[in-house]
Amino acid sequence: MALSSAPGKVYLFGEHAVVYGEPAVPCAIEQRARVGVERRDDEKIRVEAEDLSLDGFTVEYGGRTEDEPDIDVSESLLAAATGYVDEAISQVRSVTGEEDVGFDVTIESDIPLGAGLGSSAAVAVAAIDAGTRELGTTLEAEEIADRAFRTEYEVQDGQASRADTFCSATGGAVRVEGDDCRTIDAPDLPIVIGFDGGAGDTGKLVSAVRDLRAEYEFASNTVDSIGNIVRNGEQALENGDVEELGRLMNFNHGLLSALGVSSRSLDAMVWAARDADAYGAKLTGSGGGGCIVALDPTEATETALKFTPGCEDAFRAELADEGVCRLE
Ligand SMILES: Nc1ncnc2c1ncn2[C@@H]1O[C@H](COP(=O)(O)OP(=O)(O)O)[C@@H](O)[C@H]1O
Ligand SMILES: C[C@@](O)(CCOP(=O)(O)O)CC(=O)O
Ligand SMILES: [Mg+2]
Repeated sequence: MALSSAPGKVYLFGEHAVVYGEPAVPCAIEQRARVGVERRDDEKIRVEAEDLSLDGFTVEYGGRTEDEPDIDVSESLLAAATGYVDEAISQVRSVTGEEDVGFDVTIESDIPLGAGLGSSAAVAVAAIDAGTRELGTTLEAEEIADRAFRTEYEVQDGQASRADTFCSATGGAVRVEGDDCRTIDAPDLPIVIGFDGGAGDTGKLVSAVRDLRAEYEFASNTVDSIGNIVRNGEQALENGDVEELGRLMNFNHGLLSALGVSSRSLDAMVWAARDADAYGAKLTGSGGGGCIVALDPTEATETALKFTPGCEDAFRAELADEGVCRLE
């Protein structure tokens, strides 16, 4: 068996706009997904995913007979649950040329699903690394990132950036603009995360922004303005100016909110952080529900979030210097 882990991420700046070629700066965090992959004697795929919100499930499917997964949930829920793993396995088959190989896949994760912390990218990156290594092929981080990007691109109907998957594969803080992906220096940031216990549907939220942008010039201008915030943010990162980073994050949240991807609980957590004198706070990832990211070196934001109705969990996150890790 091969076992790999990969980190989740928060966006300091630039989600959604990055899908349209603007730059974005995500940072990997020490919340990880671990994926074990073992070759089978037949062509089937068996997935054991204890942390999936369906209360943990095991499902076996595939092979020449194209069996339907044997599980009692709706097709759409199942597709959402298994889409990223299925596509990651397709990538493993295609990169190794072993199109008929079957696998037992085991997934364990500290990253809440659909909450903006990049669980899909972490699962895809770790699955591709473990799957290819199980077949005797070791890929460079950039190639894993590329294959994991293709995974997200397929599952999200052709609407995905390289940001999450590159960040998860390489670790650290990264800058992504179109196909240009690079690691950048970042100071040790005092990251606090608030989680409302919910989730958003990445594909649907990305589509909603795409439609808004196509309909209204000012929505398209909003996306361009997010790009400008990111460029200012990069300068603030270079200068280690955490106060300026916070101000720009606040601005970025306002624009994401204008694009319709915030929610009542995300806004409540953002305001709790601001009232607690955080340097700044914004939603992270596709939005709709899930997590906010705030910068605060004191305990105040974490404490305030814990008392905020709508916030289910608040915790400090460390930057993850390492991306994909080979555990076995
Ligand atoms: N622990 C896990 N086990 C199995 N699949 C997972 C796990 N975590 C995430 N996934 C996959 O990723 C999807 C969530 O990805 P997405 O909607 O992009 O949200 P995010 O990336 O913000 O967490 C899940 O529906 C599932 O397909
Ligand atoms: C909205 C988007 O910019 C980020 C999505 O992040 P997450 O899957 O919600 O963690 C989409 C993308 O970049 O592919
Ligand atoms: Mg995702």
